[in-house]
Amino acid sequence: MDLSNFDKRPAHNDFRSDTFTTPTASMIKSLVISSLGDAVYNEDDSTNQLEAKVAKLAGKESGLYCVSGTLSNQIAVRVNLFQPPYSILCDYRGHIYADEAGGLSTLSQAMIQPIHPKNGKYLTLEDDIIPNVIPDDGDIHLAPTKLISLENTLHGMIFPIDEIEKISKFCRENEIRLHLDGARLWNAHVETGVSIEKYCSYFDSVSLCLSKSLGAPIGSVLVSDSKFIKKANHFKKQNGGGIRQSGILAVMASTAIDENLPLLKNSHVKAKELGKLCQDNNIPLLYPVDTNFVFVDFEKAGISDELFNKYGDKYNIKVHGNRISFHYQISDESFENVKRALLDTWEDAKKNPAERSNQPSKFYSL
Ligand SMILES: Cc1ncc(COP(=O)(O)O)c(C=O)c1O
Ligand SMILES: C[C@@H](O)[C@H](N)C(=O)O
Repeated sequence: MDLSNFDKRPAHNDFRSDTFTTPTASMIKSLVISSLGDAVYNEDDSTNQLEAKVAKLAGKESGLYCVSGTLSNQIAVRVNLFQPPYSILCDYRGHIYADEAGGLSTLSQAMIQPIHPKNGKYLTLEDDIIPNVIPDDGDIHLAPTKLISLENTLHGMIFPIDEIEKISKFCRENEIRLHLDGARLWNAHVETGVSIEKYCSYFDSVSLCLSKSLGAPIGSVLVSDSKFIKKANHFKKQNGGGIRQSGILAVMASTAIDENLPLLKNSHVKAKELGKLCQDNNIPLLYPVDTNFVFVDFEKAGISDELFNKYGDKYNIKVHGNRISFHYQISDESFENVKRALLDTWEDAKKNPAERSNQPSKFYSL
């Protein structure tokens, strides 16, 4: 059977997101060893093996395969919480708040405290959490903070582990649960050398995406203790997330972990090189380039989405908004083209700056 189609890399020029990575020929070949049990009955060996593999990597008792990071985040939040009224404290840019369609209010019936970190990069205990946490002191006007959710990486930025440690200690001392949206924790791990297990040790629950930088076609694994995962599976089923023969997806995800984790570093090297090019040409950036994302400050640069898209078309690359995403399937040719597109955009914007918009650049649209 000719599988060369699966190595054509349709995402070779796609800088919109690392979610555009496509399955490789070896992932497709892995299908032949997939089990075909009904995972709702917990009878699919390949799914169980993936869940155990990721749980082991995370140093947690159990894992739960979910069809998306959104589902794994939302059911994790719900399982961490018990009796409303309660609040969830998170970064205002956090995916669970900004990009999961209000699920925190519907599934978890929670008040949200979307915090703007004072340092502009990540939440700190002293500056952002202690001043904003709502105490559970019996005041019937309040919805006490019962969950803090962090994201690592967030917009490609690595959350410093010493700060995670402080926040985790505070949470444990104040009966507040701690969740990590670890959609790109793999990227933080590859960049810092800190193990997935060490990162996860500070959290009650962690959602690990397989479909972003790692390149699996579908899915995430939620990890925690066994009692938590048992309840999470209940909420997964309640929300239509029960999957039948998920083994075919699980084997591809397992192959992605084995084959692609070592490739993440190269996407960081490219992203950092583009970040350096921006600095050398005075193109303003919104955030430091720690891993695989370059966020250009379109507002300060006078760049419009339309202008960048125009040069993206000229150089045959796919871009959207001010986030330039790198992943292991980006080709060297496309890397050269994104540099040309950004430099041409910048030269154009300097001559004809876009009118200031009060709308932040959206780095995706459906
Ligand atoms: C940080 C982060 N968390 C969670 C998700 C949700 O993952 P999914 O798109 O699979 O629902 C995404 C986006 O894909 C993300 O970027
Ligand atoms: C847009 C968002 O949902 C997706 N996680 C991304 O980073 O591309």
